[in-house]
Amino acid sequence: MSITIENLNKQFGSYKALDNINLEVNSGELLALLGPSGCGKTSLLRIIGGMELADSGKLLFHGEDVQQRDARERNVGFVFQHYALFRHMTVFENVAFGLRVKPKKERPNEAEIKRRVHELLNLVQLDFLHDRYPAQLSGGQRQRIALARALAVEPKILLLDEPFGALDAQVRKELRRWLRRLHDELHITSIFVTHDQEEALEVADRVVVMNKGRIEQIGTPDEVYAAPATPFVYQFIGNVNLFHSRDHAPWTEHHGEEAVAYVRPHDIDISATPQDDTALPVEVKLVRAIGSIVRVEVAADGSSEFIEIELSRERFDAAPLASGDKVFIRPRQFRVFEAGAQA
Ligand SMILES: Nc1ncnc2c1ncn2[C@@H]1O[C@H](COP(=O)(O)OP(=O)(O)OP(=O)(O)O)[C@@H](O)[C@H]1O
Repeated sequence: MSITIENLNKQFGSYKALDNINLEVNSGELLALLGPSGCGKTSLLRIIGGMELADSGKLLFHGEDVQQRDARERNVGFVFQHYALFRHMTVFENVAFGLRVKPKKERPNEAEIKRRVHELLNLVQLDFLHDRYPAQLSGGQRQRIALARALAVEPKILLLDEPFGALDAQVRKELRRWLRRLHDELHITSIFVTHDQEEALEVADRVVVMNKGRIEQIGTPDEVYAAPATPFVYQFIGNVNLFHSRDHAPWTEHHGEEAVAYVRPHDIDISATPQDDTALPVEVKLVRAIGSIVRVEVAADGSSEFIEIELSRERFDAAPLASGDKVFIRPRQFRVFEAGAQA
């Protein structure tokens, strides 16, 4: 089921939570809505799910306008950050719930419910917990059950709002991979809200980066990381160094007085001698090895701003550096944004 959103707006009082959103979600894709707190991700998800109404704009499911349909009629499954499992029901009954409350003529018989629930519990690899209560599960297990419950009614669209937000880092990581594999099996059109860039890049087919109610960029994880469209995306996804033209960064030449060059830490070369006449003389301030990379912080003469550089361990070992070394740096890749474009 594809989703089309055209010129969608939503205002809360005088605050514009969604500002002219245009978005096409392809059938069967897993899309991440990524952005800082308050950028409008949840509002957009709630409008798609029918829990909130847009002020203006279009919302189509497979070409059909669904704005007049209530949440139930939209055939959408939800998973939220705070597991909304029923505490007094077993895992089995939680997953069966959506089937049992269907109108009589659509409701499967008891044998069919049993078959479907066990099939779903197997899918999320937790059938062995079917007679437990939510309080007897770990947070990660609860979220997998919440997903099984959302899938029970065979939704055409799955909406996940920070589903792993309340879990610790290790469990989060495992569940992300698990969700990706599950999606590859089921291919339900899914929208996943997160403020965690690593999560979005790892899980999604495409990422929608949002800021202040607007879409800054839509692209594959590779595109948004390697070719950020705006200063905001550069800074929100991954680390970046800013070189201001007023500080005489040679790479901003031919741009205005207020131009800024954006450079990723791993896109900077370090050398004992100037690489060419655009090389910047700097002093090494700090060297720190972190796993397979070495982080080197340098500063230009008379500047208190540190420039962060990442080298592979091999590269560092071939030409080791120490604090106090005078070296030259030059970006291999960068992008200049003009005055007024900054985030
Ligand atoms: N019902 C509401 N009434 C008034 N303001 C609201 C309402 N819902 C959301 N907002 C405001 O709209 C803006 C967008 O909120 P939204 O929840 O969509 O952001 P978000 O990106 O999901 O943030 P978070 O990650 O913190 O949940 C926020 O400034 C929020 O305070």
